[in-house]
Amino acid sequence: MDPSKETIPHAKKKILIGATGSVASVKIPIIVKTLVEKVGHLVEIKVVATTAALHFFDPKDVLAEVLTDKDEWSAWNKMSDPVMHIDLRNWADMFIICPLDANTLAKLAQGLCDNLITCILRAWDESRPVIVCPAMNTNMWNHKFTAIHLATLTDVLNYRIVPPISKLLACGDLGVGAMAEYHTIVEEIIKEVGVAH
Ligand SMILES: CC(C)(CO)[C@@H](O)C(=O)NCCC(=O)N/C=C\S
Repeated sequence: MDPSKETIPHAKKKILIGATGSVASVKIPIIVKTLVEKVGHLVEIKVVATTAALHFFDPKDVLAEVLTDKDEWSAWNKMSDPVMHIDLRNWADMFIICPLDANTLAKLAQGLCDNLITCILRAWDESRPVIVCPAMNTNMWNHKFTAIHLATLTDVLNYRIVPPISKLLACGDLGVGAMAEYHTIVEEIIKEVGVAH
């Protein structure tokens, strides 16, 4: 067999999906399900959720491992134990936070790291892509800090933003703040990891 003709299987792309405390986290199960359906054979997926995000979906409904702040603390008890946020930072080829709530946006813009998601990003390898999908009430979206914090994420940290859309929001308001549609998010992930589907 001519060695140059051997098709060495590409290593699976490792996708980390972050969920934070916006009601848009209800979309996590469908985002993962759609991703698995489209490119499941080409990727590995892990979900990291803040405690607040778990208010909006049940990890049992997600077709991937879901890691929480509780998991980080229970994984470390003595010096030789793994440090989950560092292991995940080393594992992932890309990180998408969908939804990015206003609280986590502010933390990331200021370098705060008080949970699994913010610690992963505080230790992140800048050569690997980060995409954020903000989702919040329109009044929060229009608050002066939102633009300032987003500018920090793009200009300083080189994150990519998938902007929110105008839709009926969880509180009955109609306006900008709804997370981008789940199929848009899935296509952004597939484009980023460069897997054909
Ligand atoms: C929840 C979902 C995905 C339903 O289509 C959509 O409304 C959305 O992304 N909302 C996020 C913003 C929001 O609602 N905030 C909470 C109080 S207004």
